[in-house]
Amino acid sequence: MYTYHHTPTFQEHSCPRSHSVSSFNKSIIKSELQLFSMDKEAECCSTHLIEGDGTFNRDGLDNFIKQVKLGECGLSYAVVAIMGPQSSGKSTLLNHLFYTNFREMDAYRGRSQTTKGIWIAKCPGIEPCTIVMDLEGTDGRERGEDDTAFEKQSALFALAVSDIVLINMWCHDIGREQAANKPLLKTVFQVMLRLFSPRKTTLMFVIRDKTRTPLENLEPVLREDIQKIWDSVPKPEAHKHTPLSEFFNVQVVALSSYEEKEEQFKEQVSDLRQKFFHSIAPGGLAGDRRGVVPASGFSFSAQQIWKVIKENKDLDLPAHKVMVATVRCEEIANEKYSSFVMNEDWLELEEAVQSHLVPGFGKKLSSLLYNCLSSYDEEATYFEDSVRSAKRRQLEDKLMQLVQPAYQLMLEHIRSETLESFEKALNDALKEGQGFAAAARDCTTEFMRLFDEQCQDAVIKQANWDSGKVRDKFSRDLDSHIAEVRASKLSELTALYESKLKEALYGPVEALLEGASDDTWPAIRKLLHQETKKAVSEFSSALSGFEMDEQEEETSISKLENYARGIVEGKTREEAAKVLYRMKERFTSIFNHDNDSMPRVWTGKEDIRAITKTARSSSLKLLSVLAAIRLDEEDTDKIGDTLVLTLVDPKKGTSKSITDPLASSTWEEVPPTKTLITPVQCRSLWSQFQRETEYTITQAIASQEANKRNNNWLPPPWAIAAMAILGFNEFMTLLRNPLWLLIIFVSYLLLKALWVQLDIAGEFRNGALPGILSLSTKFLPTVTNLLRKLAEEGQTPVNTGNHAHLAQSTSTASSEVTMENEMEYTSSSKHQN
Ligand SMILES: Nc1nc2c(ncn2[C@@H]2O[C@H](COP(=O)(O)OP(=O)(O)OP(=O)(O)O)[C@@H](O)[C@H]2O)c(=O)[nH]1
Repeated sequence: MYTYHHTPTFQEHSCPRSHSVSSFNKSIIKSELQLFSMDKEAECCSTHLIEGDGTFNRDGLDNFIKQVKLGECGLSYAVVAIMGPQSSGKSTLLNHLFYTNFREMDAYRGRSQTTKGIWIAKCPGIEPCTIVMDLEGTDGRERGEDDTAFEKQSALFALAVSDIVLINMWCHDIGREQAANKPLLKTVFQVMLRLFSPRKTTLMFVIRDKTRTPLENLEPVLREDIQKIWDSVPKPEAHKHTPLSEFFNVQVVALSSYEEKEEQFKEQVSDLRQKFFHSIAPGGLAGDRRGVVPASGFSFSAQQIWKVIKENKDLDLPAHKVMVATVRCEEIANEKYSSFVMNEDWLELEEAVQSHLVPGFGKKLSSLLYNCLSSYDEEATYFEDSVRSAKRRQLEDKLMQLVQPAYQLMLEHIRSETLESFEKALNDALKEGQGFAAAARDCTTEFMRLFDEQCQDAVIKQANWDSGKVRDKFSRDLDSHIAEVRASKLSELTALYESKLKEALYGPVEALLEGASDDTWPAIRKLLHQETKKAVSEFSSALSGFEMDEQEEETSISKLENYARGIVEGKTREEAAKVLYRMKERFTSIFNHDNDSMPRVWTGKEDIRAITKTARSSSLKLLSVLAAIRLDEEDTDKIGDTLVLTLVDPKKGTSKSITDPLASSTWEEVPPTKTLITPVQCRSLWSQFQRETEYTITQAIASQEANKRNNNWLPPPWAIAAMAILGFNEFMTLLRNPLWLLIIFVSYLLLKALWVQLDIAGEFRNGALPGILSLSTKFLPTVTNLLRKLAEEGQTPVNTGNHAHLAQSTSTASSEVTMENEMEYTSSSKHQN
């Protein structure tokens, strides 16, 4: 005997009064009690599923499912419903059979409706989880005779949702024409036909208040009644001849009256309870399980079924099942997706991969995805295969879309980091002196392997993504980096040898061209050949590390050779551009220096004509050397001869040929590419050269003549001889009278002093007239000044009256001044020259 109490709430019924059980069933009940005590009190509470006005209590059902943990049952659950006339003891039966707490009518208050709508409760202690629904009684006075709409709707609902339907009926109604349950059965059969491909439901007829007539005798009568009703139900064409057994598994049990034979009633109920254990096992009471929706979809399924029923539409159970599966799988998938999105491990991984390469990325993410998908599989396992798989694929797709950017980022990190390491490794290998090609090859192999390894590490098992494109890009990156480094190293190398060549050629070529002679071009050729050979040999050995093909190597070498030629050509062009300057320079240098490179002084003995000729010839040689590039042995021409014949010895030239060889823009045997100065240009340059050097020659001639004049101040010898003969007597007179000699000497001194003071020679330098005019103005002051000085000298106390001494000192001063002035004059005349 056990008792449990529950305070009734708005939507809950209190447990029935204490139940007493016979010793017969004590042991069974005891063991059940142990199980039952494990269940929470709440599980005994019944919940109003559908209210009397047809409102579906969705929240109530969801709470109920949560409380009894129905969602976790998968397919392991059974639903039992009871139908029957009002106040036929349905709730009493359920409460005794399943230990539920449906509200029963109080026998002392009279027969009135207690159950409105549909109630639901869990049957404690029964495995698997069994849910029972108590339906509003049929044929009730409360709804009126004609209001059978709810009756039909609830019957259809019970048939669609339940595995087992108990039909409660009075024993005395069996075989009676006006039995209370007949309209009910009719309704059941009618609505059953409205279910497309219905599941086979177990219809258990519970005969109440059984009489002494044994069940064996009652059952055939009942089955006959049922058959009759089935036959009388109008059926669609497809089910015209379908037997009742196709839709229903009919079972019949009879119970004693609860009111009159309570003990027996309880014993029988206890026996009946055993049938509900393991009801879903093969051969169990539940029978056909095709239409069962997984427990997690029960709430939604029940709501939808009720909605369809209320809208008075036919119920297509298979389609409904698919629909429930679709909705539920979608819900589960969304839930799993959301929880993956919020998963901390995933968020951490996603954040980390934004900035750097994450080791073990593939493994971590694969495991997170695996967990997410397996938890979906676990929850959705009982739903339609096709729907479940489709939704799984969708979930997978969504997850892949979510994680793909992270994967791509990961590949990008792998690519960029490996590329960076590759660049460093290649650089190090080259620094260590490894040959370029070998270093590039080794590094490529090594880093491609590393890249593959890291890509493998990032692989997401569920994704099956191909990293081929990134690999190709990586490979292209390596190639382009190698090509870049190779080009830069080659150009460095080329630049090195080019600069070496430039250094070796530039200055020497300039020097050779400056000293233009017949040997200039052979010497330049020799120099070019030697230096190029040396550079090419060094360059070739440096190129060996690049493992170039023959053609490429030849091209590089010939480029270097051409560069060398280019330097020489460039330098020659440079010199050719300033040939006039160089010619003048050379002319001036030769003209103004003697063979010992000493500056020439134009004394008058020099042969200016010959010197001019030599200097011009030499300048012309410069012109002929710079007129064309002659870098090849076969470059022979007659430019030199032509120029000499035409410009220096025009008589010889014109006597041989009538046409002017310089009246052309090309040289004979010289291609235009090698021509630097055309014949016409040579002529014009020569003319200009002559014009511009003419002044130097004129200056030299003038200087020579001036020198000559300076050296010829003595009168001619005949005049000296004439003077000696004619002046012999006067000379002798002077010798005989010393006074005259003194007077002459003093006069000479005075005149000399005047000459110096007046700077007569200087005054006449600018011409005779200006000289006379200047002297006439300066003469008197100078004489006065001279006399004043003499007077001052005469007045000095020491030498007063000593004329001899005055004369002597005047003479000395005068001679000093004279000497100074002479020196000044000499230097100024030299300067003028
Ligand atoms: N004669 C008889 N009366 C019973 C039996 N079982 C219960 N009753 C009585 O029938 C009355 C109605 O019982 P309920 O269990 O409330 O019946 P119900 O079918 O659930 O009633 P509604 O929910 O209103 O349709 C109560 O007074 C019970 O005591 C039985 O086996 N035989």
